[in-house]
Amino acid sequence: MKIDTLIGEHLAVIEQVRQHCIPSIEKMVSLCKEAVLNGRTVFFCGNGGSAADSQHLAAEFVGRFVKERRGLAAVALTTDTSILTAVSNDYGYEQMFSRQVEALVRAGDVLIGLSTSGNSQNVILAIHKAKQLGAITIGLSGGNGGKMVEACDVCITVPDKVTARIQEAHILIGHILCEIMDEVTS
Ligand SMILES: O=C(CO)[C@@H](O)[C@H](O)[C@H](O)[C@H](O)COP(=O)(O)O
Ligand SMILES: [Zn+2]
Repeated sequence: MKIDTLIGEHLAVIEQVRQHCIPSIEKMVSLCKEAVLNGRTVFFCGNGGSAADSQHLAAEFVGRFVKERRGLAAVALTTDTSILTAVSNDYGYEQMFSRQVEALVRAGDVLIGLSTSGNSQNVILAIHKAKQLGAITIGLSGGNGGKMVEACDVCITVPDKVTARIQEAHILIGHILCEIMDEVTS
């Protein structure tokens, strides 16, 4: 039955993450940990479902995940429709995140870009701009990682081709990050 097949595909992708992605997840966690303990901010961006994931994860930093702890500085660059429409309208859709990075990101901050293809140009330009400004750049991607592999300091590539399955793995990885951030900041 289709439902059983889809659950099986999900589990297979998560097993691939377990086998291949733990070292890069560890790097992401330790970079975020260091940045947050130094009073820096973690920024998130992505399109579609990855925009939703960006907001979801930023909310868990600022609010809480499981434990009671102080609020952690995080911003999703996907939420302000005035900025998003003005920048897209005046400069082009591809600049919608990089312009916000230019305005808000400082050296030592972290930018986490989420893209299942690893190739969304607005995310790639944001990563380039963040790097130029001295921020740490982390990619959550899929497939072969796309352009994110070259662009990011750390790229966590979920080795699958199906967007939905990759997104499901991304939110698991994001929750792992939140759970460990709970430990270090409580
Ligand atoms: O959520 C989904 C599919 O599950 C879609 O909204 C998906 O995020 C969009 O098609 C995105 O534009 C895909 O972009 P990306 O992951 O390749 O960067
Ligand atoms: Zn989706």
